[in-house]
Amino acid sequence: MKITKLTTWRVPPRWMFLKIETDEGIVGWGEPVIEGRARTVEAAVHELSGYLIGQDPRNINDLWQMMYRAGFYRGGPILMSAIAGIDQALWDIKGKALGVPVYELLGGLVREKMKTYSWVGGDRPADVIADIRRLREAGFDTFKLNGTEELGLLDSAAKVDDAVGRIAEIRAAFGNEIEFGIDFHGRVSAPMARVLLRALEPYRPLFVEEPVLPEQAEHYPLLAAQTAIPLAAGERMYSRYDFKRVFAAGGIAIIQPDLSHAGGISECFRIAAMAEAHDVALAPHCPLGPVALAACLQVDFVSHNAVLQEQSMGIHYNKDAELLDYVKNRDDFRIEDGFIRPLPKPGLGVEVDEERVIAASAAHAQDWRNPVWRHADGSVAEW
Ligand SMILES: O=C(O)[C@H](O)[C@@H](O)[C@@H](O)[C@H](O)CO
Ligand SMILES: [Mg+2]
Repeated sequence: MKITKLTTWRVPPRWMFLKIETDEGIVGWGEPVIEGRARTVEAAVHELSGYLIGQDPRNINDLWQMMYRAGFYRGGPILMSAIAGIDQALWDIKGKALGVPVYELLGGLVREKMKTYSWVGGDRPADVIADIRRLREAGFDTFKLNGTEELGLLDSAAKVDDAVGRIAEIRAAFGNEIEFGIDFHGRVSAPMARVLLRALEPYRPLFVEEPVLPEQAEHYPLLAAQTAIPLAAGERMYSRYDFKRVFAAGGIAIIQPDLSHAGGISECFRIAAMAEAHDVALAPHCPLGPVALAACLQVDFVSHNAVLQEQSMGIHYNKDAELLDYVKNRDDFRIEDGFIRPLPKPGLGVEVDEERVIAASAAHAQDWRNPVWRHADGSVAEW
């Protein structure tokens, strides 16, 4: 079998789909994208296609190593997202060629169903109580919300009280009937993380995510030493080589690699095993589309330490398109009581509605960009 063509489509809300065709008619789909830099990743995918055309798509390990090591400059969000989407499509092809889901190729199921969680509250956390109430009726009991809005390197007691008050309100309304993660989203400096973690301790959040920016990772063990709240990170880490330093330093209890940013199924499967060796839980990041989610689930169902799966149904980014809008086998993604079952179909288990993708891409005018926030003094704030 030989790879004959790579085609990409940027689509609303902020995703990109990759279709890899072969000379035997089997097609694989991937979702290579960095939110806000889709065109850059698209260029990287097509630069890499020169290594792939004419190659056997079933030689995933060799193609992965070639894509990674053929470039003298390697790693980082753009190249590893391009490799991720291509890797997903290669696994899709291999599974379809053999007539089995990818999880079978990775050794089979370790669980019958996978726990998922839902976002509440949006960019500027608001209306979280109403959102939680609504989603509880849909069967969810685990949620995630942003912890703060703009926050200065050093900020006021009022800002801290605002952040903590919102969490206190959740616990007051729902007690321990629900769980929730708090995403600091890189908005919180190391000094303010120390203040916030101490103030949040009594409310026992399930985890605090990106307690500081990934470039401040040396603070993870220091922050972990002062709190019992499990710390989570990983959406802005892109390979085993990024994660190995975090495992060695300690402090992170939950890793959140993104299957569309961290080298795909091949790399995240290896990262998951590294995490298990360090007694670290796996909770793949996935605020993206259905192909990315399907790739996450293939790794979740073969990883003993997988505990939670992010999915983007109703997420505040999904304007103009929802998680399953480009999917034909929507029922396979049904979430019952917050759990999702293994995707039964061969390959990644997602049947992409190609006509819908092409039409949406043709009409897709506006590239998504994250907002640029500023502090009251006019300086740039972390979003
Ligand atoms: O945890 C999450 O889902 C993420 O922090 C998410 O909010 C961001 O990754 C966003 O997609 C960046 O554009
Ligand atoms: Mg996050």
